[in-house]
Amino acid sequence: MFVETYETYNAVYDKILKGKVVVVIDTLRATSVITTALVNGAKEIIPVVDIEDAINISGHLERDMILLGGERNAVKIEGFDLSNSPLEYSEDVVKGKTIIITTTNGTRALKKASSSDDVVVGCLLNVTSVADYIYKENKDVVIICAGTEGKFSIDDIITAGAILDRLEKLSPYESDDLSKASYFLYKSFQDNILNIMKYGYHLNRIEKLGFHEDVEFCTTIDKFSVVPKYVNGVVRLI
Ligand SMILES: O=C(O)[C@H](CS(=O)(=O)O)OP(=O)(O)O
Ligand SMILES: [Mg+2]
Repeated sequence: MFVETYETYNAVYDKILKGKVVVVIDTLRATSVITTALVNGAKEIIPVVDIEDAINISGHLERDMILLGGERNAVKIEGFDLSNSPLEYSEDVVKGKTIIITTTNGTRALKKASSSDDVVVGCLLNVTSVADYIYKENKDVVIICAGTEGKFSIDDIITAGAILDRLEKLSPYESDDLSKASYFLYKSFQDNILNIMKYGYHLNRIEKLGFHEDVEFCTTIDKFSVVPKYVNGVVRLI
């Protein structure tokens, strides 16, 4: 098994992904939102890149059965039902609903991954379940970090390292340098990952906007034991 990690989706192209397990990570906050919504009973999540696409898709579905979610500049989009805060995606809100979501980084990373037929959603909330899934699939792995505004983001790399820490306990694997760097960064801070994450641009941005509770939630390790899988443009639990 060989693991490659990409700091953003920009350097990823289709040929890299063919036949691999692809893990898309956007810890702050899109993949944490998607995972939480599905745990809380959402029927499915449709990630889209553009606001217009989200509105168009919603027009083809029964309005009562859908929610529009996401952000631009980290805040709720005008006319949408939900922002990009996982805390809004509670059971009473999302149960049985199809959620169409568009975010700045995470939904773009998912779209980029879609040339693989084996794409799962990772975040700190489900690192052990994702590692178990990778182990069982027993294929080469590509980890795509969403990054923030096209650049490396510590929150995503720490999550990649946490997944690789669990994977190492299940199976030997080879890896590229960014996978190794993410692993060692995670190992150095595993007792308190916020000791490194607090230096991250994106975490500080979210904190300054008043989303401290989101940060606390999204940095909880293994809160959930689920693997959301992205198939034919839709994310559901497996
Ligand atoms: O809301 C977020 O956490 C970010 C938005 S931004 O990069 O801070 O503008 O979106 P995401 O796609 O979840 O990284
Ligand atoms: Mg992000």
